Amino acid sequence: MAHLEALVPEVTAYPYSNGKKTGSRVKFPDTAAFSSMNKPSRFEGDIFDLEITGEIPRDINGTFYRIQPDHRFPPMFEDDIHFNGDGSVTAIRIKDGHADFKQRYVRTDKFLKEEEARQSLFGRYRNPYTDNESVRGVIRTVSNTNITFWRGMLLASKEDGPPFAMDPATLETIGRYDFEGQVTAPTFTAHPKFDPDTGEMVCFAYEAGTDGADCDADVVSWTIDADGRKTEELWFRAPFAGMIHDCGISENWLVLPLTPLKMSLDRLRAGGNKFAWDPDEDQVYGLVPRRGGRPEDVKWFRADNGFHGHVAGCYENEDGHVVFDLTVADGNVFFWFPPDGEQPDLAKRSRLSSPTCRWVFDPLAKSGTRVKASLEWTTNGEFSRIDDRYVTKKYEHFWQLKVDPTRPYDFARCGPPAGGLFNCMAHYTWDAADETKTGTEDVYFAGPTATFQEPVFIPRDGGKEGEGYLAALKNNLDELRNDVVIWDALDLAKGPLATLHLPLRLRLGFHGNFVDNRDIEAWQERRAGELGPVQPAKEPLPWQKAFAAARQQNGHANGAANGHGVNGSS
Ligand SMILES: C=Cc1ccc(O)c(OC)c1
Ligand SMILES: [Fe+2]
Repeated sequence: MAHLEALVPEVTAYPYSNGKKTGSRVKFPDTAAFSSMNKPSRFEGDIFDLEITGEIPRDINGTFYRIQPDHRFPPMFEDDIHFNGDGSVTAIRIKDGHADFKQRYVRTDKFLKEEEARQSLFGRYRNPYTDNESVRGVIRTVSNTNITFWRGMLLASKEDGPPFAMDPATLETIGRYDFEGQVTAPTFTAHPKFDPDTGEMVCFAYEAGTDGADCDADVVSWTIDADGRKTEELWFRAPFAGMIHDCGISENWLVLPLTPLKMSLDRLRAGGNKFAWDPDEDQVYGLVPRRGGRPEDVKWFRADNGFHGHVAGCYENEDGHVVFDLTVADGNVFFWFPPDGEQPDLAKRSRLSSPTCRWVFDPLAKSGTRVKASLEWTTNGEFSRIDDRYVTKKYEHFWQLKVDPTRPYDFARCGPPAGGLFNCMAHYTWDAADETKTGTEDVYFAGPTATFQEPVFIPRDGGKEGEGYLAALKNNLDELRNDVVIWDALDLAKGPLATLHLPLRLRLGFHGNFVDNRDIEAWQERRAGELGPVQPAKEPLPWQKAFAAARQQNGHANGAANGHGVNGSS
């Protein structure tokens, strides 16, 4: 007897034709972006009391939050990228040696529209010109890059749109957050920084001028004080319209690394990539005054081409110069955004090296001054983290995922390591007495069938810098299953103190943060009392209002000033 599938060919047909999704059938592309550790997971749920090997230290009482992209529906385009997946948040709540797991999607405006339609309506990464006509004017961010704790709520964020607030206990989405109407730019960084002395949030947005898709160079920085009031807002122009992903703060400065991944409105309108790598452009560092700055006070320091990774520490030294440490790769890490006219080159990307570079900026120097890294820790890694109590301060310790190709890797069992061969967790120091010297390396190898994701630092009460624990997801590539590993942060080589076993596979995620349960509980009380519940945004963003008004005027006919014409799809 013939199989049902043979009788109904559309059930077996590959769901993409000419690279575009056909029909609403839920079937994902057969591409590397949706394979191995990055097969769609789409899991939401809870696991009470995880299985544990070893022992979770009893003084850990808090929640490890992290976020991953995880396409809710098959993408509109077969060649879609991991970075375009819907944000999905994991919470690992740890107390009294036990751990519970919770996983929920961020209910963004995009998520809700697509859920209603039971299919994807939004097209390529940060390209509204590829969206379905029915969702023009809808905020299209997937909020998939970072999950931070702010005034009793979680903020899920991606740099192409506003943040979404979530409840830290239930992971329910509260709604889009605009800081009670104080922050209404179309975009917002995924890397806000928190000043441990003042309690301020220092944050910024790029491509911030109009609708968040104009490919222009407008940048804005803000400070929100510990009581939630916006105290600083400074608008200025970057030297070119490139990516500004992470940042650093010292006591008086915000440092913005501007990466030569360039936006182009023409390319976007033609349905192409948001970014293209420019191998002939400088890497640039913006020095922005944290208090009372004017646009003309912002200074840009230039260095030879390079690709910025994430920031370790940032502080002012005795000379009042700003020390800024981050990984910088010697080529295009985002190989899926090649230079105009070139094809993605994964082999080239695999040969890049990525040391941790120390830059020292003199705030009195002229804008445009050329600089070189003053020191390099010859690490080869990414996703640096520090003891967050040392944000703005001189620090000694950082942790980072390390790529060590000299270690054994079981290719037969694991295939290519999705996301990169981050097969070691590493702990580095800078020389405590001499800012121009590196210190020590302490490494833990995951074994030949595993890689790690970004770590978080868990401070010990009253401890000195670095005293506490480090936690990270481990990707078991042979089993396609994740664990959570906890180490003594100052002795990784000793091996895990505890391994928490998840019975399932998550996806490769980006950033996470550890939040003390005492903070969560204290804010829950304030939110139930004097402060009242978190207020989601009450009004559309200014660009959405302008879009709606223009559409009204044009009798719904075509795209308008701040809106988007439709080029690809309907
Ligand atoms: C890791 C950097 C990075 C930069 C831009 C993104 O949209 C992103 O999404 C997950 C990640
Ligand atoms: Fe990041």
